[in-house]
Amino acid sequence: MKLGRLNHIGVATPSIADSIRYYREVMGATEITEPFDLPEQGVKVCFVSTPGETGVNEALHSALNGTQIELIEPLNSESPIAGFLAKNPAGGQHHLCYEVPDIAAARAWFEGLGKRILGSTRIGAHGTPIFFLHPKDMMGQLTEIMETPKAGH
Ligand SMILES: CC[C@@H](C(=O)O)C(=O)SCCNC(=O)CCNC(=O)[C@H](O)C(C)(C)COP(=O)(O)OP(=O)(O)OC[C@H]1O[C@@H](n2cnc3c(N)ncnc32)[C@H](O)[C@@H]1OP(=O)(O)O
Ligand SMILES: [Co+2]
Repeated sequence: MKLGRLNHIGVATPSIADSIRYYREVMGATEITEPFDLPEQGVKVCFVSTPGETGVNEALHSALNGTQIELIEPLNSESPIAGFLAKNPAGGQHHLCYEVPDIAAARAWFEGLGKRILGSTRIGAHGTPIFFLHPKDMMGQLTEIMETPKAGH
């Protein structure tokens, strides 16, 4: 498998409204989507864009361009992030999401390596298939794999 673009960093928060205020007022974010519920994933979600027009390091900028912060708030006590917030009540970095061109091939690759896949492949917040890998098999990082959105989406 070839590593794809870092699509987003998932950040768990007890209050998406407070986090939006933080990204606007402290971090100077200007592009933040409206939050919406994803009941199948047990979370409310919105995206903070990180436009990277620094001009400092073109290679790095190009690799990171458009990576977003995904703010996630639990919808209920059954949410997959409820346990994380119980341990980290202020919230914090929750997962990394990498793009791949072919989700089925990526899943087969990780299964072949004996990595634990958490549940089924399902449709994520970007409308493309995603799956999660157990943090204990991924150097301590909960890892989301997402199929790259097709052009025009
Ligand atoms: C917005 C939609 C979608 C998208 O399109 O982008 C999303 O991103 S949804 C995001 C939320 N969904 C998920 O996270 C689904 C996958 N997650 C899970 O299945 C569970 O959260 C989990 C990873 C299995 C953890 O379950 P939990 O019950 O909270 O904890 P455990 O106690 O079983 O954890 C075992 C072990 O792992 C450590 N852990 C837990 N979460 C993380 C984390 N985010 N990063 C790193 N490590 C984590 C936890 O501390 C335990 O370790 P020990 O205490 O050493 O046993
Ligand atoms: Co995510």
